[in-house]
Amino acid sequence: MGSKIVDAKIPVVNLFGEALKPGSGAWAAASGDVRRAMEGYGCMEVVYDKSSEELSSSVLEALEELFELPQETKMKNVNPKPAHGYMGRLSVLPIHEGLGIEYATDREACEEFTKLMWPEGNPHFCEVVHSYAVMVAQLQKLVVRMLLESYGIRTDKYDAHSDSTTYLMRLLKYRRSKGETNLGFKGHTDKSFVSILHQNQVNGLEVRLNDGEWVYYQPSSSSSFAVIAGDVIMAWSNDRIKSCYHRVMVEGEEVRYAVGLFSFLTAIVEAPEELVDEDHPLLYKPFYNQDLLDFYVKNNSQNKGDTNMVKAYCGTSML
Ligand SMILES: O=C(O)CCC(=O)C(=O)O
Ligand SMILES: [Fe+2]
Repeated sequence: MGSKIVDAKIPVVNLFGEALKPGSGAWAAASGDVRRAMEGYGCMEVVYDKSSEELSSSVLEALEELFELPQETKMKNVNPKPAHGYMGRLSVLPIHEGLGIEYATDREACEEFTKLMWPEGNPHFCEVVHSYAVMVAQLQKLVVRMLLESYGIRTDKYDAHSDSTTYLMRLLKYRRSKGETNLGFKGHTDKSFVSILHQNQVNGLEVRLNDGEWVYYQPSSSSSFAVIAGDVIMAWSNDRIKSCYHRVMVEGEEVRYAVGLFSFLTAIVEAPEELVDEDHPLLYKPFYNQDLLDFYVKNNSQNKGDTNMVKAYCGTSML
């Protein structure tokens, strides 16, 4: 099986078969691959369990149905948190449209969202988005567990981490007409712990590597997911993993659909003691993920990503 660094430079990690069995050699090897990819690139392509393929394509079909709804209906998706509710073709993001389901791994949250969009009901949509959120949340937990193990962090910390994780699902569409800008989403880092993206056949996601070079994300299969480090994992890992600066550029006129699952932490975020020592002094004061979002809204709402918000918010050099 093994994992490889493709020409495109974003590492590909295979997480299926033996690699999913804790304690196996394949699991230990995959854990090392996950850590190396996240430390070296801040992102990776994961080819996840093949059984996810059908669900991953059903969710993209469900998106098509959702975006066909009238704009007045989509605008009912209101959430005061930044980029959590409907965003429709804003002047700063003219080809982008997005909706959000906060706490999407809870069935009730998906039911509420579905009812808002289809008061007459749409059980198929609800089932597909909820099952997709649960599946990708499992992938997120797997990645975190592998990272903890690879860092030699006490395994009892995994449950606490997992219990304090919440998920925001964002349903995204990029529709570009001839002559329109090809900038789908300007460069930014996510304010999440990690974000996991899945898309249709239209590429567009680009990530900036540590050396400043932009690399195009080209998923190698329909069960591929882009795993992106957010600002919160950067602080939590005491800078071992840097948040991934990324953007979306859409070249043609074919519609791009993507779905993102963003994880956030409710417990206080602080580097585990295993990641702090003389060579790695503590770089961030403990903070709450929600307070980072509030700080970001107050300080940078129109200029997402141009400064490193987490360093500005709680970097220890600010003490
Ligand atoms: O459309 C994508 O693939 C990425 C979108 C994104 O970066 C975001 O919503 O934060
Ligand atoms: Fe993003």
